Amino acid sequence: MVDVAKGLKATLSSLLIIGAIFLGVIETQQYWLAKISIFEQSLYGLFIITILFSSYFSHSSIAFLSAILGLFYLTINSNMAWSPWLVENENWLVVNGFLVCGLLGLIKDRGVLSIHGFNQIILLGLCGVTAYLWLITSDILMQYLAVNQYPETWGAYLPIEVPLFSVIVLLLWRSISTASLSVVALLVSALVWGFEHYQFLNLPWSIILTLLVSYYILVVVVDSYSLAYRDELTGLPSRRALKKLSLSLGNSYTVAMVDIDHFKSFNDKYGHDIGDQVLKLVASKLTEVKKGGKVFRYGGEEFTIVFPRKSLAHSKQELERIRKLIANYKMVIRAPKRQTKEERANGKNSNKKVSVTISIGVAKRTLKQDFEQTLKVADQALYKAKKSGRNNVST
Ligand SMILES: Nc1nc2c(ncn2[C@@H]2O[C@H](COP(=O)(O)OP(=O)(O)OP(=O)(O)O)[C@@H](O)[C@H]2O)c(=O)[nH]1
Repeated sequence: MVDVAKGLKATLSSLLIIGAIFLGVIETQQYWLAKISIFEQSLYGLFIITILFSSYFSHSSIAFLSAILGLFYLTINSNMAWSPWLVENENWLVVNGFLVCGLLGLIKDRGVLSIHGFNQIILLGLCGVTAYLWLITSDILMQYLAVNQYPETWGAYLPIEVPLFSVIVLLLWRSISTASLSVVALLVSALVWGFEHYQFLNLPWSIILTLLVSYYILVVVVDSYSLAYRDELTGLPSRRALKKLSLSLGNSYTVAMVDIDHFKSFNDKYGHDIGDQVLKLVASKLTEVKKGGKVFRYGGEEFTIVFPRKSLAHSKQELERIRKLIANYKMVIRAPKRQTKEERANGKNSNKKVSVTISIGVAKRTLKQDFEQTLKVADQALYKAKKSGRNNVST
């Protein structure tokens, strides 16, 4: 579970950016309408690229949604066998769109060309059946409300607004709790689908879909970049990101290697899951480093902090502050959700407060040293810090 603040930030910032883009296009629509043929000609190609690209990067929800929207665009532009049926059953199409977004927001991305992908296609087909059954049910409910003299508006909101509202709430919750850009993309798609139904957007489908599909490509790129350069557990930039930064550093910087003390015993005593929680908390405390320090998860229970253009004395002073901050920090560890009766009885897995200390080795780059060599010197300093009793900063 990602922390709520992070999820809220990812959701709100994406909604604001995509909302601003749509508003900008609506305000300048005369310009875009004059170029509509470009959108119409390139959209099918864009759909194919998005489907292949998102499948390749295992974003099956984006791939399926693009395929469905592509099929929808094909249907409204050519005379397919089912086109007249869709025109007559617009409500089914609208509700089905919401349900598809909701379903894709609930299931995990597990590949397109796999047994999971096949199962997902079946579930997506079931959305159509569910939409059909819902419209029949809402008809019956509307008649019941009318006969029992309930206000007319109650029934009027049943077919479209109830599924729309439910799916938006579900996707909002999912995007905040997972901070996943793919889920935010599904939320945006459901909103756009709803806005278009109420004719708020007032744009042709070719422009709306070009914007949506381009946004999907951006989501896949950003998500894949973040997978490659972010450590999944702590959310910190990974060792690969450190390597990338090392190429752009100038000649003056200091590097610190940070290691949690006696972490093996900690894991042995409290278990690996609690060890993971502690790693996350230590990582979040390390990000409070000032003086321009950039924090990375180096691997295991080791972290690296790089201070570009900082002297050894300045960096050491800041590292000393961080070391004390962590040593004095009482971490509240959540109990696992599933506990055995026995564990509950003896309080073994209940919420508890723990604390850990860190040892730090720091080195300043000297003339003729490259990044790897400076890192090695910092590692030797870390060894010294461990040897001299841990919970200290050594050079
Ligand atoms: N929970 C958890 N443990 C990890 C992770 N990565 C590494 N570890 C554990 O970190 C421990 C590191 O142990 P050691 O290298 O022996 O060092 P230490 O016990 O911290 O002792 P000193 O470094 O000498 O103070 C091992 O038990 C690893 O299993 C992780 O992602 N999660």
